[in-house]
Amino acid sequence: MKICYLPGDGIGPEIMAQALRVLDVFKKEGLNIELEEALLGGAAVDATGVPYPEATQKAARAADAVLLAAVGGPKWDVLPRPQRPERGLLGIRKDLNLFANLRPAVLYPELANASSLKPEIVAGLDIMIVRELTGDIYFGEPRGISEEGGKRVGRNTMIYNEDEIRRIAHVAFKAAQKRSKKLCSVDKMNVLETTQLWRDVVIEVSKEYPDVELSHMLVDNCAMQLVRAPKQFDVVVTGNMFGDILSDEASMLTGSIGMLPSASLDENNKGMYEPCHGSAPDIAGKNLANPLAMILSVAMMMRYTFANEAAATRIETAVKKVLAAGLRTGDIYEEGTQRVSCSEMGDAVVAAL
Ligand SMILES: NC(=O)C1=CN([C@@H]2O[C@H](COP(=O)(O)OP(=O)(O)OC[C@H]3O[C@@H](n4cnc5c(N)ncnc54)[C@H](O)[C@@H]3O)[C@@H](O)[C@H]2O)C=CC1
Ligand SMILES: CC(C)CC(=O)C(=O)O
Ligand SMILES: [Mg+2]
Repeated sequence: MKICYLPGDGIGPEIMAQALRVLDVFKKEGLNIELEEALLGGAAVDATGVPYPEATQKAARAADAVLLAAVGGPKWDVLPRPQRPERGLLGIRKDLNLFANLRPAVLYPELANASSLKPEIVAGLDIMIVRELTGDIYFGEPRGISEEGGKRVGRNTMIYNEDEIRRIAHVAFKAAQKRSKKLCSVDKMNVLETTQLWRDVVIEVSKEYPDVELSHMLVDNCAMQLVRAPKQFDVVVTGNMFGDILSDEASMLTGSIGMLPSASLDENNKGMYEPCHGSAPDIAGKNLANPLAMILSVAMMMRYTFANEAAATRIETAVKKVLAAGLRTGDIYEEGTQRVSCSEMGDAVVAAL
């Protein structure tokens, strides 16, 4: 298992350290794990002047899988756009063709009271958000801020071609086939042409999956339904920006954004694995971050890239055990549980493994 890992910025190095300890358990047991560290984001800008340096490109391309913690922070927000950490993240996603982003929002029963919703509304919650990751308004050209008619104009381009929509639709239909056979496609076809095409192509692809029940929902309604009755959803497929926003929203149904892992896959299940959250500058350097989304991303890596279901399940079971034992980082803390630091949570997961 050739793994390139990218600690990144903010809480990134703190949570990555816990993920590496989890990998070390498997390494000591004899799994052939080869690790290479590389720079991405602000850390890369500071060291090399660019957010996705050539050395990282080489390491990431050569690896079977990439583990990423998070990038970004206010320190770099003043830089010209091409030098910003987030451009490094978009760059590596595009470079590795990681068009399929799987974001599972699963409520661990122990966290029912930590959820933003009432326990009876979220009990048993298990949603898979399939987010297109290399297109849409985050990548579309032209983009930029320019001077037009004596005024500053900010511009981005929302664009999808049918091939991009078709391939993510196939990923979503296949995911639905393995789950409850229900797929909800989320768009804004009432006002956006890109998403009219999205809906048309998803309907075309649906003909190849007669066993999957396809429904459609406008994104504003979906944002509302997620907090009204989230269990109506099983697999949700949507574009890059809507998926970004809806997955952060869904994370709070599971207790915290610190609980949501993700897999970003290419056509061959080469993947980058990262928590859904960012670099959390407000708690960085304090050993307060929840490392479970990062650790659960390692489980997804075992499952999707290495087809090692046993290792994936073992990591998820270890996480369940520490939650059942009452350990909580600050973001999921409630009275009657034991508040622990990021590294103590890592200790507990390693012990449970
Ligand atoms: N994949 C990535 O690398 C991402 C990077 N970012 C970048 O991260 C920076 C901060 O962005 P924000 O909007 O503040 O989003 P954020 O996700 O970093 O933080 C939002 C809130 O959630 C909390 N939080 C996040 N992860 C947590 C964890 N593991 N444990 C406990 N609490 C956690 C933070 O403390 C903060 O209050 C920005 O520069 C942004 O561009 C944002 C999202 C994704
Ligand atoms: C640079 C952003 C698109 C990162 C982000 O918020 C995400 O992928 O969830
Ligand atoms: Mg996001």
